[in-house]
Amino acid sequence: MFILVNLKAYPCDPIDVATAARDVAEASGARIAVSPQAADVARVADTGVETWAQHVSPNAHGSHTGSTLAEAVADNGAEGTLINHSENRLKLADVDGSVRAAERADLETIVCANNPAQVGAAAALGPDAVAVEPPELIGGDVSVSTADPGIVEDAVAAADAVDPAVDVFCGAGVSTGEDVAAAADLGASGILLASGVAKADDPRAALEDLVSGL
Ligand SMILES: O=C(CO)COP(=O)(O)O
Repeated sequence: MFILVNLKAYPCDPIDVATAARDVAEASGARIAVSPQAADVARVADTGVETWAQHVSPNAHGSHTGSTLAEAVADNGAEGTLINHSENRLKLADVDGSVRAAERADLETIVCANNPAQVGAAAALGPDAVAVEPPELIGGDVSVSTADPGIVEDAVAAADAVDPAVDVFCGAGVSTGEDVAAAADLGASGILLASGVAKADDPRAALEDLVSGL
């Protein structure tokens, strides 16, 4: 199971979380990555933790003020990028363009989706993985793997029907090792989570609990 911690725009210390994630990954052997604000990619990557961008724009180099260039985040240490999110909704053509931009920059890709139908559409674009995150459960206390296990199973089936090479992650409300284990049992290859770590009083303890389910 791959555990990707999306820091969103939460007011946590990205270096504190990155250092804890690096240490817990090393101690446990689990794959853990941190996805900070674009401005923090370089200093988070400097900690040695696997670092992902939260978004890359579809465009290449050129006259594109305000864009987040895939090549720029890669040059600053990102190994992958999220694309699309319930909180940053893109048009399908832009999701496609961002996946292509990430490929050009050798970034791994996870496209987020709200439901299994969107998972199927996203899988058709050929990312490395898709993640199903029901919007109503994001930021809540109940894990998607407990509150709506069927949506995870349906997402796995939807991606498999389109392209079996595309991994399926799930997220929303995940905060414990039990949640991670339940997601694995439903067929997920990884977890996306945010508040369970970024808003925790002790992010290191939260990460240690998450990997205890592996
Ligand atoms: O949106 C998410 C990750 O991208 C999930 O957020 P929470 O873990 O806070 O529910």
